[in-house]
Amino acid sequence: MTDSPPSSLPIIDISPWVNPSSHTSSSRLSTSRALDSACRTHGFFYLSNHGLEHLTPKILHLARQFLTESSVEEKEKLKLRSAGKGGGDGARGYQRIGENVTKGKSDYHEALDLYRPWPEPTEPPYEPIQGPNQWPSHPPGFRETYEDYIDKLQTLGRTLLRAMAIGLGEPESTFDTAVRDSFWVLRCIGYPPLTPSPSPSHLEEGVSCGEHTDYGCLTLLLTDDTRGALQVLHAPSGKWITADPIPGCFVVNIGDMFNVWTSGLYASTLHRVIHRGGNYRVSVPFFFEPGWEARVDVLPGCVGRKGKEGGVVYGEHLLGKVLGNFVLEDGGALSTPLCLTCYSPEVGTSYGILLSQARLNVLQASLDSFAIVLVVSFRGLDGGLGREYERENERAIEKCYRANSFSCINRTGGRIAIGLGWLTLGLSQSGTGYTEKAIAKDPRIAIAANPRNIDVCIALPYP
Ligand SMILES: O=C(O)CCC(=O)C(=O)O
Ligand SMILES: [Fe+2]
Repeated sequence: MTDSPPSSLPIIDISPWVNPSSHTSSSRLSTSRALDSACRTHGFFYLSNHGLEHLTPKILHLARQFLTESSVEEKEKLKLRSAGKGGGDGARGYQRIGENVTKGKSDYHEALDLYRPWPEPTEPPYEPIQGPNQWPSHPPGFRETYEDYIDKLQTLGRTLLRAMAIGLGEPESTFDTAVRDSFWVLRCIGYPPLTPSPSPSHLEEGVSCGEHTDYGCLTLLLTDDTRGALQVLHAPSGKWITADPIPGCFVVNIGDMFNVWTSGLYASTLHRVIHRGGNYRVSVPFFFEPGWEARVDVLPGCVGRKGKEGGVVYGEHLLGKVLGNFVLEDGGALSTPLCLTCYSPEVGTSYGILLSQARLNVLQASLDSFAIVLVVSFRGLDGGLGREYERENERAIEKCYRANSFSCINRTGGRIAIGLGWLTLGLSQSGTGYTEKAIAKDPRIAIAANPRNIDVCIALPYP
């Protein structure tokens, strides 16, 4: 294999799988092999002849109409709000430019996020992600057209996964159960050009969408014809490849769940958007994901590989990611759902911890792929004691940050435990054992658990 980046990503014709009756089984096998090769080397490919070409121009047009023709008031009615606040669920709805955050930095785009409807009826105040979708009333027909498109995308996603299962040497139905009730996400994204205003440094520093991997299974990305915006990292050379749109094709990439299924054989690839052109770019990614309750574990054929991912329950994985995605005017999706109560053996009492958003940004910016959310309120405490801890933590983190003494003692995917010198701070999904390992390493750690199945531990500095 060469280390120089390819000039473009492979184009894969999926028609043998979409229309099996007019193709041979050997053409289906070649498609599966091409998918396998693309997923091993790039994690990205173009998908052609998928059968939805007649719908995509309308989908893009409606997204553009919503984003560019709706008044500020109309968009505000659909606003994404923190879970538990004003009918919000911390995930669904419209986000203004800058409210979406990747690794602690604001993205220069606006978006409307839709999710699979929550399977049971829910009432406000909503748990995270469990509220209703915020469908726009303008343009007319938006909802019906999108619902039909989403249905068809799910069928295509299932077909593509069957083809990929064969490429992996697994039975065709391998992924069927995991995605039967796919907890899909669809975003309508609008990217104004990155321009030198409002601050002169923006041209150098701004990103339309910061580098990230996608969380789930498969992303089927539809974009307008803007070129030079979407970039995909070619890991061996460290160079970014531009993934320009090809008419009639989806850009497809694999998400983090494939890291788990294949134990790292199919790695989700970093990508980003930097749109410096003069136009307003529109994209509509569809994230075809496992079901909320689906357990994702390494496939039989990949057991024994030296991958680093343990199994996950998809809904928990998603929750951990989504809650860190927004900085909202109302206090942020960060603060409300993860209302942690921590316990300190030294103090012998429960206390809450608050890190300011600014401090989180510092933390996040200093650790690549720090998919974190730690944070919180002073539950059950009057301002006095709570504020004392807040100050204590801020001082501790500031000190560690200045001393540049972050050192990971354990990290995988979005789970992390970090040694900060004399302050130790960890976040992990419970049941993974990372917290326990962190504790074994540092007996000063106090453990906290919260109802969202995420635990956080913070060690107070010795007096
Ligand atoms: O707009 C694009 O081209 C890509 C957006 C993206 O990567 C995402 O929303 O995950
Ligand atoms: Fe993405």
